[in-house]
Amino acid sequence: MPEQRGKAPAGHAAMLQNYAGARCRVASAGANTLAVASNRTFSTCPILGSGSALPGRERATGEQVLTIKRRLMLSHLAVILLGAGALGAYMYWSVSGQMLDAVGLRLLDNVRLIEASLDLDDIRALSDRADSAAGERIAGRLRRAIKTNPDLASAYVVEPRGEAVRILATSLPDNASVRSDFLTLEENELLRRGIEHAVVSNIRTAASARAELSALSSIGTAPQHYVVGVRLDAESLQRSLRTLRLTTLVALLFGVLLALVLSRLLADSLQKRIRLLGERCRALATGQARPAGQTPIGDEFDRVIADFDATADRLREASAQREAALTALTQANARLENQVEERTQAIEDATHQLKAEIENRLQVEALLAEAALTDGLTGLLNRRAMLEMLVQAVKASRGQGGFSVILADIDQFKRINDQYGHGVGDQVLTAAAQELEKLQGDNRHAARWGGEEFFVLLPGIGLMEACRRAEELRARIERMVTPVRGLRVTLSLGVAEIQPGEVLEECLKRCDQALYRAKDAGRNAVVVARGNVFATMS
Ligand SMILES: Nc1nc2c(ncn2[C@@H]2O[C@H](COP(=O)(O)OP(=O)(O)OP(=O)(O)O)[C@@H](O)[C@H]2O)c(=O)[nH]1
Repeated sequence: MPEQRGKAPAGHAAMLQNYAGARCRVASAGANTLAVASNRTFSTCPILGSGSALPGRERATGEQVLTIKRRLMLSHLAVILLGAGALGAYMYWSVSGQMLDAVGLRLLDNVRLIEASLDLDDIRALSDRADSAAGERIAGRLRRAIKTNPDLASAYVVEPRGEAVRILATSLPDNASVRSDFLTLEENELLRRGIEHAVVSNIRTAASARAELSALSSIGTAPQHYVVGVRLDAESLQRSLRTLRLTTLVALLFGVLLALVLSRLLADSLQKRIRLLGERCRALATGQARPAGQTPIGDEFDRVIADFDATADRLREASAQREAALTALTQANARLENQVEERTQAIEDATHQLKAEIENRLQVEALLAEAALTDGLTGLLNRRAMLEMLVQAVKASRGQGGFSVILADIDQFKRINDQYGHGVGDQVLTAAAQELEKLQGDNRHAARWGGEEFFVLLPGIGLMEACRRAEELRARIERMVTPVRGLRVTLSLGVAEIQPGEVLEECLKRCDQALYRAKDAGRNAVVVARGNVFATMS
């Protein structure tokens, strides 16, 4: 989420963190808020409630959990208090008004009943003649009325006279002690206005002022009329109001408590389902299996959880497919690497083998080339090789001096073959070649010319030195130890030096003639050709 982005744990966390296809993540947009956001990384679900920390996101704390619950309950409490307060106030004022109205009506009924029970003649007698017996009867009736109705505090009969009011009788035990201020200000005010029908003092003012409530009714007709009044016990009225308030308050408190319990249940249910969604977010983010659900209620939250589960299942499925594809790809890569390695090794082996074969072939070719220029029996150059060397020597002699040649032939070699066999003849040839090499110091300028004939090229060597070497060779062969006791081998040699401007064939021809002359001279001899002049050296 916006990230942080965590290294993906194995399994789904990794899958979600690395999952390129699932462009969905669960994110926290703030405290107590769940959100599903779009992004490549699926790193965090800020979940209400306890749980392990998620990568890249601070998880919701216990305080946040309480906060959402407390907020919910506080908001509910505020609504409940406002609603219940308004309802209670309405109920209180409505019921108390009705109660006060009923009290007023009852007071009016009482005053009317008392008025009906009084004898107007007794009242006149009392008023006009101060008839004490009439006064006692009136007072007695008033007291009985008070006695039968305990809510009534007192009753009285008065005679309004303009601004003044004469008190004729009361329900009090001792009428004589009635003082002039017996009447209340409100009663005096009502009397001043004139009492035509039964009236009651302002009941609400009396209730709020905790004053006595009075009801007055006219007796007789003007100009001489009287008024009977009753007073309701203020304490009784207050008691009724207190009872009403208490009842209202208890009902309110009960309602608030009930509402709080319901709010708590609602908050718990909501919190539980938010936690459930949070657990699903964590499970999805950490690659765990989906937690077990709970019995759905069927509200919007259930649909959100169901949608989330469906989305999470699709993500898990996509992730599993992707992991399977990755595994297959990894295995294919591994197989491919193995194949490449095997092919590379095979190519390297083939290359080594090819190199070895090339080297072997080069060696064979070198051997073949050498064999093509070498005599197989003696190891000396063969005639062809010597002829190529002679051509080069001739070219070289044109610029830098000449060369001399020796042609040597074993004497009576046929007889050796015939007498000792070709095997001995071959051994004699090999031994003579070795002597030739010893003389030369190498085998690069000595060749087997053919049969029992040998040829020696002496580059830069003059005729005299060539004669000396020919003589030395002849002496070596003469002294040579042969493979057969008593067998003596001798050599006849012709020596020539190439002349300036002379062609090779002419030089070789002169050397060959010198050899024939050595044979003719009795063999075991050296004949040198000085130009076309031949001389025997030994
Ligand atoms: N053992 C053996 N004999 C060879 C070889 N090449 C040639 N010969 C023999 O050498 C002999 C040469 O004989 P000739 O040409 O008559 O000459 P020669 O017997 O040496 O007589 P002169 O040259 O006159 O002294 C022949 O009998 C050939 O068969 C070889 O490689 N090995």
